[in-house]
Amino acid sequence: MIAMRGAALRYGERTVWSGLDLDVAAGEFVVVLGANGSGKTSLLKVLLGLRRLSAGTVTVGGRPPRRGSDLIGYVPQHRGIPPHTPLRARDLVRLGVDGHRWGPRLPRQDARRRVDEALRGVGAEAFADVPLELLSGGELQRVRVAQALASGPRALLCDEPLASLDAEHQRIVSELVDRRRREHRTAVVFVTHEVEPVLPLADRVLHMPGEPGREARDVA
Ligand SMILES: Nc1ncnc2c1ncn2[C@@H]1O[C@H](COP(=O)(O)OP(=O)(O)OP(=O)(O)O)[C@@H](O)[C@H]1O
Repeated sequence: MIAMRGAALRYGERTVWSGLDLDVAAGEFVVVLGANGSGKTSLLKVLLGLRRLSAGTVTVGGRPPRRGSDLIGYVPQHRGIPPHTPLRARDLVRLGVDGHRWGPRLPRQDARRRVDEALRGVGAEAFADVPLELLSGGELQRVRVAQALASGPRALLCDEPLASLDAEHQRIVSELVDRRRREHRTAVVFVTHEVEPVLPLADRVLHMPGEPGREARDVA
C-alpha cells in the first residue's frame, strides 16, 4: 500500500532523514518512533503529498502521493478546539465524509447514515451533537478518528494521536485504529511517543534516527 525506496528529505542544507526504505502492506500496523525533530511528521507530510522527497521514490496505492487523495485518512496530533467554533462532533465527521469528494456531495440521507456509522464505530453517539469545544480531549480524538475513517481510506496516517490523553483513552484510540486495520485491512502508519498502548498492536516499528548520517531502521 505504501512503498518508499532510498528516500531522503532535506530542508535547505539540512538532511532530516535519508536512505529510508519503508513498506506498509494492507492491514499492517507500523509504529514510527523517534526523538523530537527526527522527521516523523515530515514523513507523514510526504505520504500526504504535502512535501516532495529530496531523493528516492514513494508510492501510495501504487501512485505518487497526491494532496487530498481519498486513499488516505489522517488523524492529527491532539490539540484543543478554538473557543466558539460552531461545529458539533457530527459536523466534523461530515467534513470527513465530504472532504475528498469532488463534484456533487452525497445525498443528505446517505451522508447522515455514513456519519452515524462512523460515530458508532468509535462509540461517540452519545456526544454526536455536543459542540466540539465542550468535548474532553479523549472524546475529541475519537471523533477525529471517526472523521479520518469516514471516507473509507485504504491507509490511515496518525500523528501523535495519543498525546495528552489519559491511559484509558490512549488504549481506546489505539484499539480503534487496530480494529479498523483488522476488519478493513487498512494500512496504518502511527507516529507516537507513547509506546506502551501501541507496541502490543504493532506489526513493525520504524525508528527515525534523528542524527545526520544514520539511516532509519525498520525493525520487526
Ligand atoms: N518547512 C520546514 N522548513 C524547514 N525546516 C523544517 C520544516 N518543517 C520541519 N522542519 C524541521 O525538520 C525537522 C523535523 O521536523 P518534524 O516536525 O518532521 O519532526 P518530528 O519528528 O515530527 O518532531 P516532533 O516529535 O517534535 O513532533 C525539525 O528540525 C524541524 O525544525
